[in-house]
Amino acid sequence: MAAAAAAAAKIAPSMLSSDFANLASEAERMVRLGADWLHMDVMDGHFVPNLTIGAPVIESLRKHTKAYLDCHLMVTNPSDYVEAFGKAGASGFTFHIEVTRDNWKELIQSIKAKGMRPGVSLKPGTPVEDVFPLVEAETPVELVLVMTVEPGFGGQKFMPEMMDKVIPSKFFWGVRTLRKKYPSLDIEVDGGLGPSTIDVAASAGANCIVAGSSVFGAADPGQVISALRKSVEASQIKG
Ligand SMILES: O=C(CO)[C@H](O)[C@H](O)COP(=O)(O)O
Ligand SMILES: [Fe+2]
Repeated sequence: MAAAAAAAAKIAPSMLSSDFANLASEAERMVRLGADWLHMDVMDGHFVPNLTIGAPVIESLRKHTKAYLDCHLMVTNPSDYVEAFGKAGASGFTFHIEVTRDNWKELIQSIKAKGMRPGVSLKPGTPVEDVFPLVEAETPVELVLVMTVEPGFGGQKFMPEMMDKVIPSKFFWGVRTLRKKYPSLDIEVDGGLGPSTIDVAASAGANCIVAGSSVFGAADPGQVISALRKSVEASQIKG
């Protein structure tokens, strides 16, 4: 049997670290410097203790860019956002499993019906096996986002233990197990990624890399984007 194709590297600068007052030009700059996706952090001040952007901002940005808008919804009621995000021009719609235990099937279907790519995200304390049914569903998620910090803020420290989810006194399967189980799935890591942490995530099998402060805070953001991509591609060659 032929081996499944590796999931392509996608480098997604988190616009949370950009200058929100100049979002369109920041987006254009990231795409010009080699970004594949733009990661949009949507926080409702309830699921996480921070408030960021909503569909009106996605709609405004969409008028200025054709880029893939990878929306990460850190909100308590993601179903309430599907229609507006679809209309606004979001490309990916990633919700959290912690708040969708009872309605993920309908949610995935509604995301697809609005022309977006469904994804599911997990907080650090959530076992990775909780999302296996969503990846194996008749209408599956197409991306799993493993948080490598507690959601809510940029600029936090990467948690390498999320590769195997070894948390004091608990062991859950992490990124490495997901990759072994699903060779061509888009596996995204988010939080604290940059040149000094990427090799750990890439060698565990992550192919979609969100990076906010390491990209926007760099003297040469293009070089950081390219270093992240090289690490993912090198890990895939090594296997
Ligand atoms: O979802 C997020 C926070 O909840 C952000 O996407 C994430 O933190 C990216 O920022 P940084 O690379 O600075 O950690
Ligand atoms: Fe995010």
